[in-house]
Amino acid sequence: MSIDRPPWEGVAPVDPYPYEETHDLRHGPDLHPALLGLLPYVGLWRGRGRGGYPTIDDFTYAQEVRFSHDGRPFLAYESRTWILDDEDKPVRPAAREVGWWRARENSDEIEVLITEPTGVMELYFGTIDGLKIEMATDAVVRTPTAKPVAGAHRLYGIVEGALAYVIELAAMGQPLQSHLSARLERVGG
Ligand code: HEM
Repeated sequence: MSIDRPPWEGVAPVDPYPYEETHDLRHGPDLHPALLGLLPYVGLWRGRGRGGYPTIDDFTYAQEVRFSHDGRPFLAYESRTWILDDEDKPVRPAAREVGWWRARENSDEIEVLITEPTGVMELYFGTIDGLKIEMATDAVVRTPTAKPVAGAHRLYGIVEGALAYVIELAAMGQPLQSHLSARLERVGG
């Protein structure tokens, strides 16, 4: 394989990506009908959470989550977190993840793919039940240097207009148990 003389050499420059993506349902493409059950999640969210695990100290974190769409039957998902001190000041960046939430028309089933920079990739299957989404890992794939994550379970809900969730984790040889819980307010979309 070689990249010295690519076959596209000499061709005119390409225009910027021509399709719109949005987390604001008032703008951009229509939401795909398959995503109706996920409609309440589309937006930009920010809030606070608490975390812990038997192998680590408890911590408080802040988080921004964005669920956006481009008219196709999946949501793009991005999350960035940062650790907070007792006075709510940022201490350091913490976990990030990106992924895809896939849904089908006339089905309450959801398929979610999430990738983390810690070398972990999670594949979830779950169900949408009104404003609640519950999912469990069907597979976890790890790089050779990733921590031993065996599985996870996530419960998301829209509660009084806020996005709340609980994440349970089986890792470090420990059984499935709580790692995170948070409540995020809508700040956009
Ligand atoms: C909101 C997202 C998350 C936050 C804020 C968070 C935060 C933390 C913090 C502060 C630690 C302590 C050690 C360190 O700082 O690295 C930690 C450890 C860990 N987290 Fe998370 N985490 C998040 C999501 C996840 C997810 C989704 C997974 C699994 C896929 C995960 C798996 C782990 C593991 C395996 C450890 C190592 C525990 C140990 O070394 O004993 N975390 N996390």
